[in-house]
Amino acid sequence: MDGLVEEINENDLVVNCTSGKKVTINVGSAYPKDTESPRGGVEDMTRLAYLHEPGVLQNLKSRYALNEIYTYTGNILIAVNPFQRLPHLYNNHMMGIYKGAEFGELGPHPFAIADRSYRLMINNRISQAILVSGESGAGKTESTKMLMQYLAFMGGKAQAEGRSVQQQILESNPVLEAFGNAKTVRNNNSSRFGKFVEIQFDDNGKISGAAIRTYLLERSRVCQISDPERNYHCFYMLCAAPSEDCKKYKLGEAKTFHYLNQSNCIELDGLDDSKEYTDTRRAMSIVGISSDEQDAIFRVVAAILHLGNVEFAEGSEADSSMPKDEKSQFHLRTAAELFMCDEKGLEESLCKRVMATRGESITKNLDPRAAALSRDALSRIVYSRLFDWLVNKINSSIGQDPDSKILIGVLDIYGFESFKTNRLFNHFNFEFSNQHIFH
Ligand SMILES: Nc1ncnc2c1ncn2[C@@H]1O[C@H](COP(=O)(O)OP(=O)(O)OP(=O)(O)O)[C@@H](O)[C@H]1O
Repeated sequence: MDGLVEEINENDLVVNCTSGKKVTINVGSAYPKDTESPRGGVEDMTRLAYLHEPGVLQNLKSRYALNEIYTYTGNILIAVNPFQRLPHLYNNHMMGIYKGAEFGELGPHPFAIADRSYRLMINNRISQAILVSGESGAGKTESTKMLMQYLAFMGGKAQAEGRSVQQQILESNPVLEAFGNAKTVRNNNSSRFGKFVEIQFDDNGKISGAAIRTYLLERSRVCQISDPERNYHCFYMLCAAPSEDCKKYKLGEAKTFHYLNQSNCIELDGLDDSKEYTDTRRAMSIVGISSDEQDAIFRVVAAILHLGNVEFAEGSEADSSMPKDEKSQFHLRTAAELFMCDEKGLEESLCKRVMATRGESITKNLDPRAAALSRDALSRIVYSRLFDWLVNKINSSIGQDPDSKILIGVLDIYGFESFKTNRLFNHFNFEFSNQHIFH
């Protein structure tokens, strides 16, 4: 709350707020304001006369009101999510402007951070790391994409040199997003995994290889979602695939699957799942995933959906279980077909547990509840292995440069919301470049 102190009492201040309100506050909760700071805020917050929380927030707010979403604090870039497309900020013309400009000479921008990292790497021959952090929906992924876009612009090879590494890195995004992103309460396209992208350069500063490392995929989402969130995008896009594919995988509408219908949110405004399916397939081809491999990937996705629809009932023996009815039997059979495994073997792996003891193994029946838990555990593990496989495939297709000695790493990591005591900067995302952090 911005205002002018009108009266000072023992422990209280009477403040005339800019909003017109008059309030009495405790002296301890008042902070001084630099009356000479510009109305539209300052580009670099190290220039603020008073660097305290309300001052920082007030500065970011003033800039945001003018559509200035980026602000520096020294060489840290703070981005406030604009929640609207600002294409003029990220086009080729803008990249040209930031190319080689002194850091701080132009307005705060992710391109300036990427340019600085690139120059430090080239001039000092030292690898760089850029950390992008903030809470869910803050804009980390968008910022990471811009950093990549700029590094590709600086280190990209000519089109004539064939399918470029940079094109493959950028194209790998939709593939990773299809399998690792989901709608959450805060973000319709929330990355549910951490990502570290290493871009390797040759001695001429051209991109020569890349590697994507992912970690901590949220496995629980595969089997459990709460309203109004969604499961991973790939499940919905597959259910909205052209009819010949749906027939091949024996799929019906998304809402008929237990792993998807635990939430009422099936469709997303402005998102056409069937178009996403086609786009994802195209992106998969670009990153070198053959059509047979694509078919195998979606077979596994479909198998997980079928697996989720297998319900269990009491079996004939005590504390045992079996597929509940004809419908469950159908889904089990279809899952086995899609996994290309033996149906009986799959059923036993869900309804029984084998315990290995010294020298012998004991098979124990599972009751219906335990069988459902083992079904979900199988779905989670298969999905996370599928995701790891995809990342490996993308990496081997992009290729690493064994001779590269310099690289820029971009770490897209979810951050502050996990620290309950540190909610100050929750709505912002931070970026900084520091050659010593990770290398
Ligand atoms: N610079 C930007 N310009 C336009 N829109 C943006 C920008 N940054 C973020 N957004 C909007 O906010 C949404 C959420 O951003 P983003 O997916 O990057 O968040 P995130 O921090 O990566 O979240 P999560 O941790 O959940 O993955 C985007 O889908 C986009 O609509």
